[in-house]
Amino acid sequence: MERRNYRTNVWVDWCPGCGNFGILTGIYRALEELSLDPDRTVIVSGIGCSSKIPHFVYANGVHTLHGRAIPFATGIKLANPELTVIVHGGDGDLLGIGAGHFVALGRRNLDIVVILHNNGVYGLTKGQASPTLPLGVKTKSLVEPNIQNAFNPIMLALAAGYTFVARSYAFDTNHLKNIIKEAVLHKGAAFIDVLQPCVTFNDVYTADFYRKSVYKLEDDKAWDPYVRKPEEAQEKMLRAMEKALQQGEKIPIGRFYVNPFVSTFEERISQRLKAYPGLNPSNSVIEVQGEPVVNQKNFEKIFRDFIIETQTL
Ligand SMILES: Cc1ncc(C[n+]2csc(CCOP(=O)(O)OP(=O)(O)O)c2C)c(N)n1
Ligand code: SF4
Ligand SMILES: [Mg+2]
Repeated sequence: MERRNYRTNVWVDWCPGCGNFGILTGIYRALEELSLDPDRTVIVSGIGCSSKIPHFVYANGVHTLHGRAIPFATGIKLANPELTVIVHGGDGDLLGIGAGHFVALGRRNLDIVVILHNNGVYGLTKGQASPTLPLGVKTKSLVEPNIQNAFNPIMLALAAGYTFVARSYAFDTNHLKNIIKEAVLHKGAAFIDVLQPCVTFNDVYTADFYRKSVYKLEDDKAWDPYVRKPEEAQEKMLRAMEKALQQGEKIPIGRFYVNPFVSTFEERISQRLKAYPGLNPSNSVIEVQGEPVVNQKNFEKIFRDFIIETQTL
């Protein structure tokens, strides 16, 4: 298989030592080993330090609006289901302003990968507390300890309906690369919570802290996150939630829950619109000589199942 190169010569302007470098390495290695076609791979991000990542990967990239990467990615995937779509965002971006979209993607189970750069702070805007920073924790740019509770991204992803839910650590690029590869191959909404040290603003959850606290779920031979028949989905979900509640001194990384039995959004749409995905919008003519056209034939084929005979009163 042809080995592809996703690396660029662009100056990567994160602070020296930032965990985002580990995540970038993980994504390079995963895409290279999967040998995905860069022309058919799309990296979508919101706004934040983490969201600069589309500029650094040699593939299609869209650097969108704060909190809105998932709606952009949803549109891209629905318009052309043949693309591999990967969303990157910070904890503020995906779980603060973008939390509603994060939940909606889980409910749809659209075949997209979401990679959370979880650093506990709003890095780009100088270190305010993010939704993953626990109550009472005082990082160096907070005047007082954090006044709000954190929420657990793994618990939220499980409750929302993501069918591949995992966590990794930015500086264990081998582990991260393997999880990203599996998430890309999974059919359905995949979520990876990546613990990411921010050397400039988070002096509590540092690389040193994670080196001591992180352990791998896969080291426990009895741990099996895969739903192997639909009847065991609930039991596996409960076990995943129990593991997700482990925080503080011992933080599990690895796969929490993988359920291949839930229909994807693309499959659900195909059931209603028989012509989809073959006649998806990306395969339709939209302009001729610079003029927009409504391709009546395609339009009718796509929507014929929705046409309702109306009666004139
Ligand atoms: C609508 C809107 N509100 C607020 C901002 C300001 N803003 C830019 S990035 C950001 C948060 C970044 O934090 P996070 O998403 O955790 O990313 P990080 O920088 O930590 O990677 C905020 C609040 C904005 N750009 N747009
Ligand atoms: S502010 Fe933090 S998250 Fe942003 S580039 Fe610097 S170390 Fe990384
Ligand atoms: Mg952040």
